[in-house]
Amino acid sequence: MDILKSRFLPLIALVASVLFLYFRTPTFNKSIDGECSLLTHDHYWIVSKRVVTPRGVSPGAVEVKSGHINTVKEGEYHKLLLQNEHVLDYGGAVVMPGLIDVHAHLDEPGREEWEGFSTGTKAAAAGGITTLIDMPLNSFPSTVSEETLKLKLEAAKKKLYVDVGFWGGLVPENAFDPSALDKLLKAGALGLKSFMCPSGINDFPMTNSTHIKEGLKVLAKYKRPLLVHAEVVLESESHIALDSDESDPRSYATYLKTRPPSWEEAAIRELKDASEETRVGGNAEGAHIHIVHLADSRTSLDLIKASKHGGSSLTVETCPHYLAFSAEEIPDGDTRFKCAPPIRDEANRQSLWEALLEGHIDMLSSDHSPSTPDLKLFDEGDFLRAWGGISSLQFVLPITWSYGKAYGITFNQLASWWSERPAKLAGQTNKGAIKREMDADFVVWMPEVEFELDENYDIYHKHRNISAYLGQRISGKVLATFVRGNLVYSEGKHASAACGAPILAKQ
Ligand SMILES: NC(=O)N[C@H]1NC(=O)NC1=O
Ligand SMILES: [Zn+2]
Ligand SMILES: [Zn+2]
Repeated sequence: MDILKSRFLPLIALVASVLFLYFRTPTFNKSIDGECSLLTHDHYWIVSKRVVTPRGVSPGAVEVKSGHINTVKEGEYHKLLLQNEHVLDYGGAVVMPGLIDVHAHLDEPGREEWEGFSTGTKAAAAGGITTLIDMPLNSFPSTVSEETLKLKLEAAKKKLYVDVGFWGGLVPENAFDPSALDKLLKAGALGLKSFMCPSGINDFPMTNSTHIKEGLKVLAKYKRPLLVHAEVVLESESHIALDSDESDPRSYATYLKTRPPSWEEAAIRELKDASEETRVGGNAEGAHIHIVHLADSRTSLDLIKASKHGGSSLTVETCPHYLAFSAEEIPDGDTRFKCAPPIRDEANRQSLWEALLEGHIDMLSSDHSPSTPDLKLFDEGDFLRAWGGISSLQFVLPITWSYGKAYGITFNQLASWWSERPAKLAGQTNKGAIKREMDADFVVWMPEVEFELDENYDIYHKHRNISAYLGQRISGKVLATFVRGNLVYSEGKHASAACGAPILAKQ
């Protein structure tokens, strides 16, 4: 008997370990079905030693059922591994709410050669972004009416790898036409966006304070925000550099002088007044104003603080490129770094970080604004004539982390800047945090893993060579991205069907 036992012991051990492994191996390793998700089931657990919930970071297990978060357990997650359930064990990787990028230009329909729903959302998925909100300009036509929003929806069909919402445009043509704005908002635009200076796109003209106040009145009824590109052209200040002999267009300093911080200040002053006036004018609360891509961390920021303090409903975002780069280090002729407002000096960059850490800057966004490489004029390197826009969608998480580490940023801060507050701005109450009943939107990533962003890296944006981060060594590798329970990206692979949903505002 003993002999028998000892003979079969290895076999028994083998069967036992196969059974054990069967129940504990992450399912994505064995069942890829090639549809909306790299998983074949919609009820499973995600476990990790670092799950980021509104309560903090701890070992935990998140139960996903039919696209929602059913349970969040902190602590004893490993016990779940022994149960007969589908478990994805991510070990020490960080599980965070998926990023929500409230500012991206996907340029479709009309400028698919710049970007597109498919390439843009694939890049988003590979970067841990689970929702993005598309800007109303750079596509053609611009999204400024119910009809043009419908064109967007039509163009997006079957091309979304993550969920995508849409901002409508506030332009002079619709600003005095409340019924047109009503229709655009009723059709589902999550809010409106306007420019206080030329946008660089002919069919998206700038608005003045009068247009903005008209827009705010309509938006207040819907409780949806106005997003504003806050720069006002002050001719007297911008000519200085161009008239002088030192106006070498290949020098970044030349470009910088053409868009001084006073442009941002002037715009923010006007917005502060517009907010105060529209509050008094019958709408007790007034519409919310969101300032996009703040670059100036000095007087402009003081004005924002004063406006918030005075009771205005106001938020502000900045972008990773303003936190990562400084004017002093931008090489001559390297127009990948051209954007508006411009990247300012090193001291300004540091005080942007301080403002973010102190809560005066509310959130982050990519302002992914690519063009075809020819418009970047790489041969001439002319900063004054090149397209202004940074291409970076896929890298915003590792970039924020890589540059933020020196400032001691936490995973909860990342979740607040990139998920929780953007969800609130876009009115997405079911997104932005790992909490029971929320959408199962997650990014799983390894902050400690470093990688070279070189020509071998899988970049999914349409034009990889215009990315401002190429050539950098950065840390924070995205392992997996889940959108409403679908594993849409895992270790270099995307789900083969694009099952992201268009997000339309509810009445
Ligand atoms: N039209 C457009 O996307 N412009 C953007 N590019 C940029 O650098 N700032 C912007 O507002
Ligand atoms: Zn802008
Ligand atoms: Zn933009």
